[in-house]
Amino acid sequence: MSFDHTKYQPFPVIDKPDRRWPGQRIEKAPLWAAVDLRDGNQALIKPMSVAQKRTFFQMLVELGFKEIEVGFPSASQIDFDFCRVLIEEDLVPDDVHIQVLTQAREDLIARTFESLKGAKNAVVHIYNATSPTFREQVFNVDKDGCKAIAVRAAEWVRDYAAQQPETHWSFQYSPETFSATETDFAIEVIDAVNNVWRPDQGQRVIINLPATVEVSTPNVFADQVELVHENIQYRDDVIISVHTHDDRGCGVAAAEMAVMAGADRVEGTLLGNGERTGNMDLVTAGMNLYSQGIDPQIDFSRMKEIVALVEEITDIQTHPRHPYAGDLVFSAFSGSHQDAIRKCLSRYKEGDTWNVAYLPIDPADVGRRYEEVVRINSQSGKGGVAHVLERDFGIDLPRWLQQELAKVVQKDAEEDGGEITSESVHRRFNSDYLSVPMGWTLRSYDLNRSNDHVQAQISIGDNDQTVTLLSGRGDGAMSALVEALNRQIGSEVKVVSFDEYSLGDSTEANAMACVRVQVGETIQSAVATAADTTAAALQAILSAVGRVERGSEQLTVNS
Ligand SMILES: CC(=O)SCCNC(=O)CCNC(=O)[C@H](O)C(C)(C)COP(=O)(O)OP(=O)(O)OC[C@H]1O[C@@H](n2cnc3c(N)ncnc32)[C@H](O)[C@@H]1OP(=O)(O)O
Ligand SMILES: CC(C)C(=O)C(=O)O
Ligand SMILES: [Mg+2]
Repeated sequence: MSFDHTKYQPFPVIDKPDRRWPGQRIEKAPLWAAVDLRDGNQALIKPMSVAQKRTFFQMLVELGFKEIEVGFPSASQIDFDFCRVLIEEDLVPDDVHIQVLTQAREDLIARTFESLKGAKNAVVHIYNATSPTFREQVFNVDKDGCKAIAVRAAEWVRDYAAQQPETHWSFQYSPETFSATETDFAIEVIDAVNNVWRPDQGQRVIINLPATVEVSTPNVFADQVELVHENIQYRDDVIISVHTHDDRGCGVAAAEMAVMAGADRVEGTLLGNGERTGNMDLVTAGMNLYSQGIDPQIDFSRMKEIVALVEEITDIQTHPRHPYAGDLVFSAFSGSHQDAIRKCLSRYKEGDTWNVAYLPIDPADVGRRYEEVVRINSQSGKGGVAHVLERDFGIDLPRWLQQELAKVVQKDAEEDGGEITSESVHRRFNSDYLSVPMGWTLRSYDLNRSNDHVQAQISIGDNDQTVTLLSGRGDGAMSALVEALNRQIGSEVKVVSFDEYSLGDSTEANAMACVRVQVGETIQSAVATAADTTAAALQAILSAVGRVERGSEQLTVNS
């Protein structure tokens, strides 16, 4: 049997009863480093060209990133050439650091420095894996041997940098596979590297703690980071960075908890492209801060551009449910969600604190339209149907009619099996409620009011049909019409529900009336618009009764 969990072992928990990170709050954005052009790039089926890197770099700068890992120049000619383009064409703003990665080998370090000649601000990033798996099986070294690789590389970096004093250098060290390394040993190696670089003497140093492969729950990673934060030498002069991957699906959570545990800086990629399951997603991490009222320091209002460019260059589609960025993340199809969203949105005013059910952020902030929020299919209810009619056609319906129309729309959706557009909902509303049955158009009415009643003369019919004259008496125009209809069709007509609305800016129709009538045993609703409320009410009654008479779709009394 190959599906055998017994060949795996659990990651040990960290014994740290004095852990402080669970009580911490993130109150400002960490320093961000975008590693799309290196870690993202090395995971692509087709790595980026110089031109693609340039376009991507430009966007990262425009979005506000101040540290951008641009490649592994000692490993690839494209990455080397890209560094030269950035420097020789002066494409790096003064406040932006370009960062490059290299293995802890002298030939590669030398080539790395060559690629950076003339840079204003650069981060040279060296790494060697420190976990037992790597020590024992990949490098075949003991702990001292592993530490020596890091220390020797730190010396080379220090010495090569000294030969290029025109650049403002930052040095970065990653104990690769940090999260799978005994934390006390990782601290020992970090201290040894820092003893070479001497951050206390002014050298800018970044200690980057990677979850190269995510091996445990994010709380364990946070414990590990807190241990480093509390125990390394020169802590006040060192920037602690984290670099998480998403093997267990918790790359963002691990980075967030690491910041709570003391990390100052977070590395990741836009939308999470990167080795295997990807790097920590900068979009999600940044927008998580934004949704808590914290300025992420990155302009994610350009979300559509970000998605389009990342998709084009990586040739990887964004999942429609991707947090904050996917096509469907601001859409609600289900009835109860739509109802709650509609109610909250109708109360929300510009300038209010955002407090809308089911929407963690205002979709408009990332360039999305409210039109996408409520979408109709067979899971939708009256709230959703009412919402699209109001939103797209300015039609406000009474609750009883919303319920009735929603049932009809749901039936359509079930038959169709997919999404029903707001235009289809509107068409259904027009055909089932607003359209006037043949022969039942109100042509004129004359109301004679005396003290206690109204006498109505009403003519109905279509242009090419005989006009019928109705004559009735009642308390008002509607009851006079009802009385006339009772006699005309020989069944008892009753108005069961009635609502009228004024229609603000329409030139022809100023009023809308919604009625539900009972004709004998049959219930029928109709809607009419007209220049005045009386005409709208009379037409709505005529349309409803006319539908019954013409035998169109009806609801029975008991439905
Ligand atoms: C977690 C990460 O993302 S790490 C970054 C990974 N990215 C990349 O590897 C992309 C670019 N890499 C490359 O193009 C190549 O690996 C190069 C050019 C860097 C090196 O190529 P090669 O010299 O052919 O070696 P190769 O890639 O096979 O590396 C294995 C050798 O490097 C050693 N090595 C691996 N990592 C390191 C390191 N960080 N520091 C020092 N030595 C290392 C290995 O022990 C092995 O040595 P051995 O040949 O004596 O057994
Ligand atoms: C080189 C390091 C930072 C890396 O990408 C990783 O460990 O995942
Ligand atoms: Mg990585």
